[in-house]
Amino acid sequence: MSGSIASSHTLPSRVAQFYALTKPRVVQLIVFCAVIGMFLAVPGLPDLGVALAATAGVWLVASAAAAFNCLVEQHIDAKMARTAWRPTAKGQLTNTQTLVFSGVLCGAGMAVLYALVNPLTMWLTFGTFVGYAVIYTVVLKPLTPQNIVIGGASGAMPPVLGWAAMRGDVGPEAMILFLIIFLWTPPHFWALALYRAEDYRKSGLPMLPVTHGSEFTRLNVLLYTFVLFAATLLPFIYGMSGWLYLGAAIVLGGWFIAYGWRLWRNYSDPLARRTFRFSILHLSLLFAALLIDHYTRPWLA
Ligand code: HEM
Ligand SMILES: CC(C)=CCC/C(C)=C/CC/C(C)=C/COP(=O)(O)OP(=O)(O)O
Repeated sequence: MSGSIASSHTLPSRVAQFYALTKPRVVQLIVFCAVIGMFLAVPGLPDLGVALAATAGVWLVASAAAAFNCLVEQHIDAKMARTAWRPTAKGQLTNTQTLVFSGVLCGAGMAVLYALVNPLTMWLTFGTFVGYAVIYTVVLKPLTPQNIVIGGASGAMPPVLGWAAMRGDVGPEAMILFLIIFLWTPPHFWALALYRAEDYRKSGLPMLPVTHGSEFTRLNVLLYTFVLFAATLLPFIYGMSGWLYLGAAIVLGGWFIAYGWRLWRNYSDPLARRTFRFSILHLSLLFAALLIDHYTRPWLA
């Protein structure tokens, strides 16, 4: 008995290992974007009970998808410095444990969405799970350097899920938010892949900096920051957001383009790391601006 207490498998460390599989920080931003989708879907405050259930449901299923990804990629993760610490890569959790954990989270999330939100949201969320855990992780990632562009479609779904939770449909406003995250994903990921290129070379995955080199990847990052800039103007052009949002989108978009430009002209690993970190700030602030604009617009109009 004392042996098991002294071992690394005590309860808190086990809980920490399972928690790590859910990629908590990525999933937090995913859930944040879903919540913004919920608030934007209705004029006043959304039904808080339904919003809470939808948040929990999306959180559970997204965490399940992340854990499933760790299960499938354990051997690849073990080869990369960034991911070698993961409990699945280190063999601290068995395949069965990880599969059951992912299955329970996914099942619980789907049940919450079905019972307390609506079947459409449940099916869209399940489709997103399959999109990331199977289509992106198993099929696309080892297949093509466009893996993260196509796979980005599942990462872009959260505002659509939030919208569907409140309205029971998928409106054009939700599709605009989808487009923004979809176009944000390539500069987000390729900035990281540039300074982690050695990791990806070792992993054998066909990521763009490995297959097409640094310069081509940097040009793509820059081009995507331009297209993303244009897409972030759509909420204003379509009339779903006002001047406050427009100001934030121009500042944040211009800032991202400036990072893309410097990265292209004057590459360094620390700059790529800063660009990656900025991508997260960019999306967080842009979605925060959508929310603030939504509630302050009646006063500012
Ligand atoms: C297919 C799409 C995506 C790919 C390939 C991707 C890839 C990555 C990778 C490789 C990391 C590094 C994690 C680490 O530091 O170990 C990361 C971090 C992160 N990603 Fe993404 N990402 C995608 C979509 C998203 C989406 C949709 C969001 C949020 C809406 C997001 C939010 C984040 C955040 C917040 C982090 C920082 C995590 C941390 O600081 O630990 N990502 N992403
Ligand atoms: C139901 C729902 C909303 C699901 C969301 C799906 C999801 C968790 C998307 C996030 C994307 C993500 C974690 C990418 C990491 O890339 P990677 O897996 O290539 O990174 P890695 O090298 O760190 O494993």
